[in-house]
Amino acid sequence: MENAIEAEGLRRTYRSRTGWLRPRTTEVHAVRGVDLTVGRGELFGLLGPNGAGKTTTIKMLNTLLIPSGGHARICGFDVERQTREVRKRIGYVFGGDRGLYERLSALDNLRYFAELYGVPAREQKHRIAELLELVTLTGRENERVEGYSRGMRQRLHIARGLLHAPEVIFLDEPSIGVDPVAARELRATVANLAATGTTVLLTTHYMAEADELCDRIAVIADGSIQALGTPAELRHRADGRRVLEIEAYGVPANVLEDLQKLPGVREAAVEERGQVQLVTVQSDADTDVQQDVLHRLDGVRLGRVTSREPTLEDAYVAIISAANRVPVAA
Ligand SMILES: Nc1ncnc2c1ncn2[C@@H]1O[C@H](COP(=O)(O)OP(=O)(O)OP(=O)(O)O)[C@@H](O)[C@H]1O
Repeated sequence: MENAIEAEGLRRTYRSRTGWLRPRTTEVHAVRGVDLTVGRGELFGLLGPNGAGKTTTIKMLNTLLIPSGGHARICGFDVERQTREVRKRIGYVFGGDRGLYERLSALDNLRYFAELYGVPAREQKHRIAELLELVTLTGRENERVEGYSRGMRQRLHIARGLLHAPEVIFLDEPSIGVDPVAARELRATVANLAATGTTVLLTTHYMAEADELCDRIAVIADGSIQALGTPAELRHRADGRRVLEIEAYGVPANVLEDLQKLPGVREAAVEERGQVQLVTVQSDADTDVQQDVLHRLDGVRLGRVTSREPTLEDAYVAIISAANRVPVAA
């Protein structure tokens, strides 16, 4: 049986004209030759920082954007030449607020979209009930969407995307802007979905989310795949390292560069966590960099200092940094 998703050398360049007196054409190479194979029933994660090319990749796979080069097939059908066949087999859910009728109940929204997607009338009732169950909105279906929380809306979006029983569903940052408790419920929904045999391609910024859910993950940066494997395989990328974590307040911008130059230091990143900044320094496991790091942070107010084993998130930072990108905390 053919794979659910196949991409070979997929590319997309955006051209835009800027300037009025002297118009110039600028080119953005958003996706630069992506090769991917996703098996049927697999839950595959596409992970990367802002602007990495995740959404562009998804839009080419789901026929919304024409590739500038390369090929892609969904369940064996070419995304450019067999658009209708592809569209019958896919669902697309993107994060955010658009796409639902606020003043209608969840049930009426689903009835409306079922009609629109051509779900046969005799199947609609059963299908909608099944989907409400899957996204755990049974019992709340008669409430208007305007009263729904962000997490409930996202789950309803997923139900909407599944109405026509697609074989492959694309979830583009489903947990964006969703609070941690709702995000956990959302993850449970995605896991349930994969258990029903649907192939899921999920994009996310959140390493922990990808780690928990995905069978395999591709880390994408600057339009190319930088690493691909199971979460366990990716975690090995940070083997042989130690991580020093320091809570700080008001780290000057140039300190990060100094930290990166210290002997034994492999990566350094500063992440804003509300009031506090979290300085993360990855070093070779056999080099104790704590003294040097604290010395560089002299004069900065510090909180807790901890040394720990690397996590998948550290591996992700290492992969992105190796791609010569500014480390972005997932
Ligand atoms: N319509 C467009 N015209 C011009 N450039 C674009 C367009 N859409 C995206 N880009 C650029 O292409 C690159 C990849 O964007 P894309 O939205 O695919 O990234 P992403 O990984 O989904 O990012 P994010 O996580 O922020 O959604 C970025 O540099 C972006 O600015």
